Amino acid sequence: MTADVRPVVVLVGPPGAGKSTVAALLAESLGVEVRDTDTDIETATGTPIADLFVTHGEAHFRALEVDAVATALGEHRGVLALGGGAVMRDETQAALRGHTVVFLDVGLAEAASRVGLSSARPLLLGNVRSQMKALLDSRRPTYEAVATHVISTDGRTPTEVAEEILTLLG
Ligand SMILES: Nc1ncnc2c1ncn2[C@@H]1O[C@H](COP(=O)(O)OP(=O)(O)O)[C@@H](O)[C@H]1O
Ligand SMILES: O=C(O)C1=C[C@@H](OP(=O)(O)O)[C@@H](O)[C@H](O)C1
Ligand SMILES: [Mg+2]
Repeated sequence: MTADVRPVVVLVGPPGAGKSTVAALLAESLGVEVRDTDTDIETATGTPIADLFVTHGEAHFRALEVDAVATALGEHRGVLALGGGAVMRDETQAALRGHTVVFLDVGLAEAASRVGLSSARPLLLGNVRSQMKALLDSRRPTYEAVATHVISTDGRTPTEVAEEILTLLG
């Protein structure tokens, strides 16, 4: 019989929701490994995500991402953070079925102020606030559809968010 390998929990949500930060805190509390598909892609390609977008374009990044998510879902037993756009691929929506998926929700004002003017997120270059609004509006239904739980992160520290996830995991 093969062992059931799956993440304890998968974190989804928009850029600035705190997926990467909260995943690390949560993994530490649970005593499990943390994994982030953005880091997996950067390690595999040896290239920062912003550079991948510039050099090869978004479609190339999304193709790497769909594979990175499938691989991580199949072999990681700890906490898994996805990149904010990963859930928009049908294959990833299907792959997430049956997993414990937490949507870290965040309002426009806090999301924009958290990611600020960082150049690490190529989709938000230009007017961060208007790009973020368009992204939140278009993706929210998908985040809600794939999630088994939704947690609002507005006005909460990453530690408080991690504690709430610990509680819901039981
Ligand atoms: N709950 C929070 N409150 C305030 N700042 C936060 C919170 N969660 C994350 N941050 C900050 O927001 C930025 C983006 O966090 P990150 O974990 O990279 O988000 P994501 O992976 O969802 O894009 C980081 O600077 C992080 O320190
Ligand atoms: O929302 C997106 O499409 C993206 C979010 C980023 O990850 P975070 O959500 O962890 O910032 C990263 O995958 C890439 O810049 C694209
Ligand atoms: Mg992240």
